[in-house]
Amino acid sequence: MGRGGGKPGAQSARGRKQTWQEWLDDYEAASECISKHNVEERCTDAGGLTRISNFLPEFVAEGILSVLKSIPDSKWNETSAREDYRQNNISHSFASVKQAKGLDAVIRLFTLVRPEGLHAFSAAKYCKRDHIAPHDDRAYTQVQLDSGRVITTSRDLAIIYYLTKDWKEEYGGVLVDLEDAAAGPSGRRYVPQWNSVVAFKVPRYHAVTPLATDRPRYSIFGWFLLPGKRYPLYTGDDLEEHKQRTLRAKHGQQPERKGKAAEEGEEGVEEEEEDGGDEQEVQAAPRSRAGAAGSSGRAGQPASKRHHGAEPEVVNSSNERHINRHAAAADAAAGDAAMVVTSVQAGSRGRSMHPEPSGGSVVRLPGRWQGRRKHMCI
Ligand SMILES: O=C(O)CCC(=O)C(=O)O
Ligand SMILES: [Fe+2]
Repeated sequence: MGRGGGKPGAQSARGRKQTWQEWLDDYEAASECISKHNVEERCTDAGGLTRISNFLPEFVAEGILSVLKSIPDSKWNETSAREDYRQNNISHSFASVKQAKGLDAVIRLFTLVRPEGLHAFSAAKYCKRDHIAPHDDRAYTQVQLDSGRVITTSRDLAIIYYLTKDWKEEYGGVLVDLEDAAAGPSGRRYVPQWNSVVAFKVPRYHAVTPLATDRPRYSIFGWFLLPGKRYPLYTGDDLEEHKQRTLRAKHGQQPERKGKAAEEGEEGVEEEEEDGGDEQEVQAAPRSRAGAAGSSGRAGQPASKRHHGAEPEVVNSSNERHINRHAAAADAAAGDAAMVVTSVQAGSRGRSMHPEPSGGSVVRLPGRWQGRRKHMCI
C-alpha cells in the first residue's frame, strides 16, 4: 500500500487533505479519535459490553478495508475445529492474520484504546459457513517481556472492529451476546455494522452465527491483556458445566452448584507481581489440548502450527514496568519499541489461539508513534 495512495480525507495542519495512511501515522489525530470514544468507560457503564458506531473517520475505515481486501488468500491462516468438550474445542472456523502489508499501522491504532496495555490483535475474514460456537474468550497468554522474562497474562478486554458494509441479519455472521440479562437466554444479536466497534470485558459468553452469504466478513479483533491469572480456565466436562451454570445464573434461573468448577467460582485471581516473574509457573503451565482432534488447519502446515493451544502471538512493550499501567498517558512509554513474544494457552474456549508463527522486528515509527509500545504482527 503506497503512501498517499488513498482518497484524501481529514484536513491536515497545513491545509491539505490527509490520506488515510497519513491519518494512521498522525499520532495526535489517531489518539484524539480513539480516546474520545472512552471505550472502557462505556463498556463498564453498559454492564460489560458496548457497541460504538462510526468509530473512525469514514475515509480511514475505507482505507483499513482496502488493507484487508488486499491481503492475498495465501496469507490468511484458516483455523477450524469441531465441537469437542473433552479436547477443549468449541466449533469454529474463520481465517485470521497478524502481519500483512499495511496491517501494522491498523493494529497500532486499536492499541490506543488502552495505550499502555499489552495486547494481541489480528485481522479476521469469515467466509460462508464460518462461525464460532458459544465461548467466553478466557485464555492465558504467555508474554515474554523485553528483559526476556516470561509472564502469564489473561485476556481482559475484547475489541472487535467491523468492516462489513450494508450487512444484513440474513447474511449471518451475527455476534450474539449471551450474557445480556435483558435479552434473555437467546442473547442480544449484533449484526456487524460497518465502521463500528463492539467491546466487552472478558470473560463473557458470546457466539458468531454461521455466515450464509458469499460476501466476506472482515474485522479487526483482539484483546488487551492483564498480567496474572485473572480467572480460572475450564476444560473437559467443566467447560460445558461452567457455560450452563453461567448462563442460567445470568438469566434468572437457579444455577446448578456442583463439581469442582462451581466451587472455584470466579474469584480465583492470581495476580503476578509487577516486578516478580513467575517463570516456574509459566514453564509448568499445561499446554492446551485444544485443536488436537477435529482440527483442520491450512494444508501443509505442521500440526504444531495448527494447534490452538500454544501458538505464539507477538506484541510489543516499550517498557515492561508499565505493564500494569494501562491507563497512563499515551506518550509515557518512551524508549525503544521492543518486541514481546507471547504464546496463548487455551482458555475455556477452544478457539483462543491463532495459528501463526512468531518472530518480528523493530520498525521505526513516524512522529510520536516512536517510542510507543508497538504490536508486531508476523
Ligand atoms: O467477530 C466477532 O463478532 C466476534 C469474534 C470472536 O468472538 C472471537 O474472535 O473470539
Ligand atoms: Fe470471542
